Amino acid sequence: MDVECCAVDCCIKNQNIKSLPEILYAYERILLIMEQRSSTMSSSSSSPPLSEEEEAEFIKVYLRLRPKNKLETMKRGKDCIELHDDPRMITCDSPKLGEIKFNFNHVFDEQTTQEEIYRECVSNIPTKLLEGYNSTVLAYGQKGSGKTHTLIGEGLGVELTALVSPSYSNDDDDNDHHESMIIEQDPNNVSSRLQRKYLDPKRHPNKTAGMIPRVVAHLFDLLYGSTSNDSSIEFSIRCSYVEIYLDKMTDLLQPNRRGEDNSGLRVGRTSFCCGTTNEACILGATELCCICPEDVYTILSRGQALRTASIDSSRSHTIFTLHLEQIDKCSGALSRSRLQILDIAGNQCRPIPRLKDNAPATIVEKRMINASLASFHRLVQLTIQQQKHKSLKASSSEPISSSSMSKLAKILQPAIGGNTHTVMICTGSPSSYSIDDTIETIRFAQQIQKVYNTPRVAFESYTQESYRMEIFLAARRQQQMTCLIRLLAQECKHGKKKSREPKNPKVWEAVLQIVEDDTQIKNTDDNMHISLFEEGEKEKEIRDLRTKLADAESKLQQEQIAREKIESAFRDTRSEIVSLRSQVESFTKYKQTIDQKLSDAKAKINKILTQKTEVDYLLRTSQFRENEAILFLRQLRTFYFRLLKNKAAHGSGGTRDVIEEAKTKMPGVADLEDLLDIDRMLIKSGIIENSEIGGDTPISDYSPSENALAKSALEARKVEERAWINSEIEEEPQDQYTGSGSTGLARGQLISYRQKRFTSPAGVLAIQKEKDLENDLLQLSMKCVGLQNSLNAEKSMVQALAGRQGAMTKMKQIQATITLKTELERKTNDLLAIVWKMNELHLVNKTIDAKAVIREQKCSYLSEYLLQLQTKNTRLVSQIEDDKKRLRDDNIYLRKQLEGMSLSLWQLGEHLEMAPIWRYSVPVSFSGDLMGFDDETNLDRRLSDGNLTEEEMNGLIETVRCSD
Ligand SMILES: Nc1ncnc2c1ncn2[C@@H]1O[C@H](COP(=O)(O)OP(=O)(O)OP(=O)(O)O)[C@@H](O)[C@H]1O
Repeated sequence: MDVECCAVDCCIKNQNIKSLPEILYAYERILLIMEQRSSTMSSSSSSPPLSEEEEAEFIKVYLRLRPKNKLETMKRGKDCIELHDDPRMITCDSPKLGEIKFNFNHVFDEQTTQEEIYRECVSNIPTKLLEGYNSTVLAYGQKGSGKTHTLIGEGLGVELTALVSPSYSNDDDDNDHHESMIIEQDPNNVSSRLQRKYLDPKRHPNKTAGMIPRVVAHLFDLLYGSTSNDSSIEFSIRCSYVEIYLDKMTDLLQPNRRGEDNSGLRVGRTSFCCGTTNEACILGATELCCICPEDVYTILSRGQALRTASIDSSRSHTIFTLHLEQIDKCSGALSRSRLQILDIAGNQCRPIPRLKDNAPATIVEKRMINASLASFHRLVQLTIQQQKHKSLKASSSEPISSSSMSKLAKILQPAIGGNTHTVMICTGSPSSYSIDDTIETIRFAQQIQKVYNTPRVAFESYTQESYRMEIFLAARRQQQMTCLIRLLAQECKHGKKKSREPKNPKVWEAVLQIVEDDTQIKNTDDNMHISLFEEGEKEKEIRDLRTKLADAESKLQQEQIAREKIESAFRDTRSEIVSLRSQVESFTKYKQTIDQKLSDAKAKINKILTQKTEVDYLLRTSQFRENEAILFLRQLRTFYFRLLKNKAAHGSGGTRDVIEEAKTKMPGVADLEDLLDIDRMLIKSGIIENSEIGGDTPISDYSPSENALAKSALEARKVEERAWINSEIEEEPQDQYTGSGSTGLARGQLISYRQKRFTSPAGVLAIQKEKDLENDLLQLSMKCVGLQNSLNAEKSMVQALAGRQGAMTKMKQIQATITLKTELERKTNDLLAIVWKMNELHLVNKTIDAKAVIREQKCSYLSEYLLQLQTKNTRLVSQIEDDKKRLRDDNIYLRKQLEGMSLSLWQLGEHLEMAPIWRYSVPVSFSGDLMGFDDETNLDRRLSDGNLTEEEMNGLIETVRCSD
């Protein structure tokens, strides 16, 4: 800082500068070199070098162990990773390498939840994004170790949507509808309203949701929270989702362009922005605007559905990018930040199961994945080397060339040793079955831990005034710095010449290096030449600078106009989306109401139809009865006239006489006067015609009484009056009951006409009811037709709207199908494994059977042999017994003989059984001299002759005893 103060003091005059970035670069170099030197001198090599404005930080690396999968459980793999009390340490027990200890920022065991992982590793990222820092999250590990599970989680779609409970949930449909209406009218209200929704603690997050849905939900929480407090901030979020497959990039949000060789995507550089160097980014990717977390989930599920994956492994890298743009409406300051989340396909060390149709492709895929991972590893190595060189002030660190890099490595450049806040979550299995892969992952994690980044506020631009001010300040600073450098360089040269020791060696060394660099720049590129000592160039440089400033201003203006246009278009689109959503909701509700009304009307129609059927039935019954009554009346009339005829034929008087007679003979009978009027009555009621009367009344004196005529006329008048009052019946023929000719109506018409004229209360009621019912029916039919028409119109409208959502439903279905397919494939694999195991067991069984047979054969052979041995043994035993017996007998015999021979000859007489002859035949053989005998032949002869003397005998006995 002394250097800077000195620079401020001796500033202004010398303005020999080329451009703003150059002077800033030089300034940074001085500071960095000084700091590096001081840090190496204080031998703190374990921590990254720090500058005053920014803090360097090592890449954060976490390890997550997943539960053992089916295969590992089946293979009985034991746990090879031991966790310690210190959550940063683990010990790996590898069969090949023995026990090794490793360090991480944190290690998570198999039971750790997504929530805990998020809290520890990712939860600070939304705040960083709001502050303007770029961030990167990497998931790295062997295939099937849980990268996708960690980043996205299980069950995209429904569950994810439940994460923060969107504004379109069922429980408060009405409120949401109102809200979306309000959004259009008062945007400021939206923030607080949505904030209330997203921050509501009662809404439980989906437990299996991964890091991306969580970070998105959290970011929206913060955005709606902060924008509601500070209404001058406006924000916009754009998301893209890209896949790298066979080192080619594919836009997962443009399914139509999948598989095209030239999909228009490439890795490029961001346009120039204040505060940061140009960074690698993906150009040409579709970026969709998102106004709520659900929009992002839709993008994720759409992308996941299109991602290239095999049965057991996703065979591509995916890059989910979220761009956040915040603008302060008051100051016009614009801040841009970016979050990249990469799911890096696992190392393909293990053989990939070969499928008939894709066998050749898998080998290429495997090679490409491994090559891109190798390139990524190389990038990390080079960055570590470079950073080591920097800290050791070695000037010959090789710049990293991106030409030979894979696309993955190029995209990751800003995250590895760049200006991004980077987090890497390594995934692995604790099982001994996968320990080699896990150790490989861990080793790489140990490497990447050595890389440090220098996060900076990524993009920031200003209003025209602030931009001008910034440029002015930068120019002043540039002048100061140039002046400083120049002075210092002169001092240095002077000091060197005079062999004087510099005052502050660090400053001098740094300055010398800058001078050296500047000289190099001068040699290589004339345009880049910065003349430190040419005063005459000053004016020209200032002019150039001013022209550049003017250019920059005009460009800025153009860009601002373009930006305003885009923003207004964006606002329009946003409000259009909101209004479309509200329309869809209101249409859905309207349709529901119409459906309800229609079903009510249908129920009413059904009821009326039932009533009509009943009335029809009653009508038919009454018609039938009426017909019966007519028949009966006609018969009665015939009978009555026959009776009159008979009476007349018997000369018993006219009709009146008959009636009188009946009165006298049958007391209590009703007044029969009216019978005389029967024809008139029948004509009046339309049962007979005038023409029919003539034939039936041959009696001349038959004529109705005056009384009956008067009564009948009165009755007719009453009927007429009633009919007139009801005024429901049309004009009838004049001569209906006057008998002046035929009515001219058909029989059926007659009956209906009679019904209309029917004077009984039931008839009138029935007619009235029928009329009412018909009216009701007509009205309801009209209503039905109207409703049906409006329903058709609504249906067509809803179909048009549903068309838009159709694609989404399809995507969901595809997603579900893919999930099911994956499940099926996994199950098939399990089944195959079981079948293999069974085959193995079958083989083992067979071998055991064969061995058992051989063993049985051996057993039978041995038992036979044993039997033989036993027989032999028995034989031998019996033989031994026999021999023993024989020997015993021999022994007894010999003893007896011996005893016999040991007796004195004189005792032989007492023991008769011991005859002298027997005594001589003892087979005695001995060597040596016989006591008292010359030779053996002589002895034998004399013994057989019995010529031995007593002496000789005793000598012989003595000899035998001795030999015994
Ligand atoms: N922590 C965990 N808890 C429970 N299940 C897990 C966990 N991690 C992974 N899984 C399960 O393991 C299986 C494989 O996980 P996932 O697909 O996320 O692996 P991956 O590393 O993305 O694989 P690939 O690189 O081959 O795509 C999935 O069925 C997932 O549900």
